[in-house]
Amino acid sequence: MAANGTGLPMARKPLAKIVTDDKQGNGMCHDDSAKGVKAHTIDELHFLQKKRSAPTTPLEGNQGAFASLPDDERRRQQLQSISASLASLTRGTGPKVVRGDPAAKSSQAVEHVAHHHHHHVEAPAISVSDDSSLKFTHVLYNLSPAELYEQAVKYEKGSFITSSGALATLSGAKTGRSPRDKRVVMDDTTQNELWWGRGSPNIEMDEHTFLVNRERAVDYLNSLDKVFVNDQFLNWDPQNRIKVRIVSARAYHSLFMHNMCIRPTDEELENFGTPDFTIYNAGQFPCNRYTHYMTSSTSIDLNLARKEMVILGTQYAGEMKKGLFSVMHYLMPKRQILSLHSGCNMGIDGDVALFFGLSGTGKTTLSTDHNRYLIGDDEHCWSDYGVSNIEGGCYAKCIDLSREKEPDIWNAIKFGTVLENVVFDEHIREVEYGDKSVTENTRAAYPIEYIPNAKLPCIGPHPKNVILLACDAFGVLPPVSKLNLAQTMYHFISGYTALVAGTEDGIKEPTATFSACFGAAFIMLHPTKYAAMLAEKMQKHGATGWLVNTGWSGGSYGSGNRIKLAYTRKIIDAIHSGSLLNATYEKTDVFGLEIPTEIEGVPSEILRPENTWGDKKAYKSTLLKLGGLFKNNFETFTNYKIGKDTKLTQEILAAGPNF
Ligand SMILES: Nc1ncnc2c1ncn2[C@@H]1O[C@H](COP(=O)(O)OP(=O)(O)OP(=O)(O)O)[C@@H](O)[C@H]1O
Ligand SMILES: O=C([O-])CC(=O)C(=O)O
Ligand SMILES: [Ca+2]
Ligand SMILES: [Mn+2]
Repeated sequence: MAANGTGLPMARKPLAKIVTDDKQGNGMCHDDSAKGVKAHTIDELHFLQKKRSAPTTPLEGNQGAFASLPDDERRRQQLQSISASLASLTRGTGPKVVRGDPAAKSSQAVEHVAHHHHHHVEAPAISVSDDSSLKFTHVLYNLSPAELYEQAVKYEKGSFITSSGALATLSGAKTGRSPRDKRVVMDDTTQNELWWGRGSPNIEMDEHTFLVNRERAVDYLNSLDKVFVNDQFLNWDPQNRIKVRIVSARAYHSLFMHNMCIRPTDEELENFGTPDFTIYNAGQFPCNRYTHYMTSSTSIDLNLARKEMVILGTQYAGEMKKGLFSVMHYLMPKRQILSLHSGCNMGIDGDVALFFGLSGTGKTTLSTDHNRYLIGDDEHCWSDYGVSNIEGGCYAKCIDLSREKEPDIWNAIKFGTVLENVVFDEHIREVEYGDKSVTENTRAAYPIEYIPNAKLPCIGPHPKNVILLACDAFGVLPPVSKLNLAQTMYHFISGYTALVAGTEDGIKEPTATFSACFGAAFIMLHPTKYAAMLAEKMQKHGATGWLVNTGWSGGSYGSGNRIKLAYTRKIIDAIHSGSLLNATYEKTDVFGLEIPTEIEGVPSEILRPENTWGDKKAYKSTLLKLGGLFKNNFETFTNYKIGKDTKLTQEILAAGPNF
């Protein structure tokens, strides 16, 4: 540091003062001209504008790889670690990385002065014939949202600040995940451990091909002037926290992960050390379609042994979030911890509810409840000690978002929030949430503390209620039914929802989707492994299962209507309060579901779907059709044992539709 404490060199005198009339004598004005700005140039003045942040806690006594190191040494090691992350495996050594924005020439110069030496990592002597060793890659390390905004607005087309302060971005050609382009490296270990084959999300690739794609991604990233690096955490359970590093080329990706992963404190960052898992996101760059196993220009590759993931050919940020979720689905069950594609919240009395469901069924909407503490909206772990959120943020669908119906989500869309693929007014920058011009899958990613009643840290006791959400576009499932354990398992393994095919060319038939464990795209082991763990935990902790239809009523899509969100919320309220547990129930045909006859705030006639259909014959045939689809889907599971005792397996097989 320079001796004047500003970090500026002291050599030159401040700018000469412009002398005006001396008014000191008349007592009219106090003298505020005495202290001139300590700057000689406009660059120096701008430098003064930015206060340097120093570590807030002393380093002594800390554990971890970077403990008790002088500042310079710690930074050097950190850059070395990033350089190693970006190493080409054939050349064996990482690129020369330097911290800071290549565009901020003055701040770079200042940084050198402030630290008395260059703190880039000198790569071990490589022959100069290697061009990549002649170039520096600038690293933008854990930038703040404000800095990322500036990067995005300056360099990324389609980035705009909206009227509420959120950053609107475009994810490019892909506006959703590409599960068919996901590959998992099959080696001796994973061949035995993972679920492969029909129905599995794990499409194999070999180690060599992974390395080809890794090299492609790393070379692309190293060819850039700058890359973003996020070092963050997953899982609020301190015993099972995972350190992740995300190397990406876009400020959008860095801000998205800043919001979605758990943000380390300055102290935690100082002691970060080596990551447990690294993502290389080279999404703007395609994979080579002549590479073995590639079927498109997009490839999302997971290598569990190397603890790495490579993204090529898609900029959709959800790939990173859900890629890491897959990793958790592998790591956690090894520790007897169940990973869940569910939302989670807690009442003031400490009653916890889980909300399972496929995309668009209401996990985020219903777990974000003004009367309850939000633990998380999408990814959780259930251990022997209770539940913990895996993430540090929420990822809400915002198509047709309204302030009245979803006030907490609406208010979370402010400075720091990433808004993907929304349409806004060119001048005022007000977002038009109803506009589907770019995609229907418009999204907002915000830190969980943007929800006023977020439960921090995001952990809670064992769940009391397990709510399975299905958006039934056939309109035959009851708005709510109480499930016994076998039924809960049956519906958990089935993982049903129904989407509506497409709205452009008039009304289309709903299509049933079955996705085991309500997240087949993310699980790594056979679904029965997770199901057995869920059954055991629910039994042990006395949790009640529920099936809630957040979809259609009074007919299928096209003739009926989607159940009003206000009614679904009343149903959920009655589950939380315990009042629904003691209601009067009747049993339905075909699915054998227990349905309540009355719920406060909900018209009783809608509780029995049959009542709401004008055409009873159509109702019956649609019900049977859906029952058939369930049966058909479950056939794949009939040869598997669930849990230790065969009794449960038999009960689960019998808990499906009967006709
Ligand atoms: N009765 C209802 N219950 C729940 N959601 C409803 C209902 N009616 C309409 N919706 C709308 O359905 C959507 C539910 O989406 P939500 O973001 O909660 O899905 P999700 O389960 O979190 O999916 P993902 O895993 O993709 O994030 C919201 O846009 C919500 O406004
Ligand atoms: O991962 C995504 O893109 C969004 C999401 O939450 C899901 O699909 O379950
Ligand atoms: Ca969600
Ligand atoms: Mn999800």
